Amino acid sequence: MDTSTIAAVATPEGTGGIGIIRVSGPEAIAAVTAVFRRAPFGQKASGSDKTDAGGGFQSWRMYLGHILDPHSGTLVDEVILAVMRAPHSYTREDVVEIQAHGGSRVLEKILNLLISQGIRPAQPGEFTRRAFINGRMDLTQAEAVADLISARSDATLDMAVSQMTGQLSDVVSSIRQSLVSVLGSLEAAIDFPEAAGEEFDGSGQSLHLSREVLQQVNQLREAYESGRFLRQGVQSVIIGRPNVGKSSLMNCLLNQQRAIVTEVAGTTRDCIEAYLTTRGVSVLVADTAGLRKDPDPIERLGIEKTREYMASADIVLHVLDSGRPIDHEDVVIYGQLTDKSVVLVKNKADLADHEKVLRLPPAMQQAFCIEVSALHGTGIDALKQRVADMVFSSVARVGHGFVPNWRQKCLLDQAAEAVSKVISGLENWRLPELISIDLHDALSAIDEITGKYVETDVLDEIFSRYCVGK
Ligand SMILES: Nc1nc2c(c(=O)[nH]1)N(C=O)[C@@H](CNc1ccc(C(=O)N[C@@H](CCC(=O)O)C(=O)O)cc1)CN2
Ligand SMILES: Nc1nc2c(ncn2[C@@H]2O[C@H](COP(=O)(O)OP(=O)(O)OP(=O)(O)O)[C@@H](O)[C@H]2O)c(=O)[nH]1
Ligand SMILES: [Mg+2]
Repeated sequence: MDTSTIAAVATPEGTGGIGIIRVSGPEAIAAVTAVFRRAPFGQKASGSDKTDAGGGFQSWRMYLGHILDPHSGTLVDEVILAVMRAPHSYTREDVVEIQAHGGSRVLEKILNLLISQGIRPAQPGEFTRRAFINGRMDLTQAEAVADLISARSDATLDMAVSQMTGQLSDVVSSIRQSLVSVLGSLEAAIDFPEAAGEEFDGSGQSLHLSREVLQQVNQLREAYESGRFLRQGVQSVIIGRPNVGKSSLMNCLLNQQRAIVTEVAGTTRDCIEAYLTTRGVSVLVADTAGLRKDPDPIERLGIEKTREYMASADIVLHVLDSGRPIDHEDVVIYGQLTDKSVVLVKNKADLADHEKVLRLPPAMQQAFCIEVSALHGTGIDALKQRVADMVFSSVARVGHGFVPNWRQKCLLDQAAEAVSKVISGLENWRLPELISIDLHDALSAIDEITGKYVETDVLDEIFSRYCVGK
C-alpha cells in the first residue's frame, strides 16, 4: 500500500485565470499548512478563526490566504484552499486543493514548495488510481474518467458519462452474480454429489443462467463492434486524381483554409489531417496527394502515403472533376475501394455542362454520389450529413448508451469462450469439477473488467494514459 503524499497541477499548462494544485495523502494537510498563512492579512484574527487555528481546517470549507516560502518568508501567491478530509474526498485520502493564479510559473513554484515539504509529484492518473484502489469507483468508471476528458464529440462524451456513473459496472456485476450462483450449485454438486443429480440435466437452472450470461456477454461484444466508430472516431480520407479539388474540399469541410490550393496539378504532396465534427460524431479527415500514374519522385512518396491512408480509412471520399470526362484512372482507383464505404464526390459542379453531366461507367454506377462545388460551398452540408449517416447506420445497433473499450472487449471475448465451455460441459454432463475450472476462468475475466482482480502492470498501462493531475 502506497502511503506517500502526492501533488500535481490539475489545470492545463499555460496561463489561465486560476490554476489548481491538488495534494492527496496523509501528509497533505501538514505540508500545505507549512507554506500557507491564513487571511485576514495583518489584521486581528476573528473569533471563528481561532477554532480553526494550527492547520485545523474544517473539511469541505475554503480558506483564503497566502502561500509563503517558509525559509525566506517571501510571498508566492494569494490563494484559496479547499480541504477535504479522508474519507470524504475524491481519493478517499486527505485532499487539499490550492487555487492559485493560473500562471505556470506560479504553480510550479508552489509545487516546488510542497515537494520541499517531502511530497512527491504525482504520476499521470495517480489521483484517480488512488480513488480506484480505495474503492471509490471500479476500473470501468476510472477508465471512463479518462474517456470523458479526452472526448472530442457529444457521442463519446455521452458514452463516457454513462460509463462513469456505473452503467457498464451494473451490467457486469449482474453477469458476475449469475456466474457466482452457477458456481454455488456446482460446488454443492462437488461437495454433495448424491443431492445434485438433476441440477445438471439440460434443463437445470445452471444451464439456463449460463445461457443468459452468454447472451449478455455477446450483446456487449456486439456493442463494441458497432460502437467502435463512436469510441475511436471515424477515419475518412479524400482521394482522387490531381487537381480535382481535394484540398478545396478539405478546406470547405473544415470551414478553414487548412490545405494549400493552386491550379497546379500535384500541389498536395503530404497528407494533411484535421478533425471535423458532424452531428456529434468526430471524423478525422485526411487530404492526400493526387493519384496518378507517372508521378515525380516526391509525388511518388506522397502517393505511397495516400495508399496507406486509404487502407486504414473507414470512409473514402473519392473526388471527381465534373468539368472533365471521367478518366480511366478513376475507374482503376474506384476498383481498389471494394471493402470501403465510398462516397463519389462530383466536385466542380459549377463547371458541369448540364447537357452532358459527368457520366459514370457501369462499374461506378452503384456508388453513392453527391454533387458539390468546393469553390462555392454548395452540397457540402449534404456531404457531411451523408458521412454522419454512414457512421450512425453502423452504430444504430448499440442498444445501451455505452460501448466497451478494447481492453474490456478482449476480456468479454475470454469470458464468452469460457462460458461457452461451461454450457457445453453442463449439456454433456461433464464432471462438476471440470466445469468449475471454466467457470473460474469466466469469473476472472469478468473481475478483470471491473478491476476486482487485476495485475499491477495492467493498472500501470491504464493510468499511464491519463493526464498528470487527474
Ligand atoms: N475542485 C475539484 N473539482 C472537481 C473534482 C475535484 O476533485 N476537485 N473532480 C474530481 O475529479 C470532479 C468531481 N468529482 C468528485 C467526486 C467526488 C468527490 C468527493 O470528494 N466525494 C466524497 C465526498 C462527498 C461529499 O462529502 O459530498 C465522497 O464521495 O466521499 C469529489 C469530486 C470534477 N470537479
Ligand atoms: N470551378 C471550380 N473550381 C474548383 C472547385 N474546387 C476546386 N477548384 C479549383 O481546382 C484547382 C485545384 O484545386 P485543389 O483543391 O488544389 O485540387 P487538389 O485535388 O487538392 O489538387 P492536388 O493537390 O494537386 O492533387 C484550383 O484552382 C481550385 O480553385 C470547384 O468546385 N469549382
Ligand atoms: Mg491538394
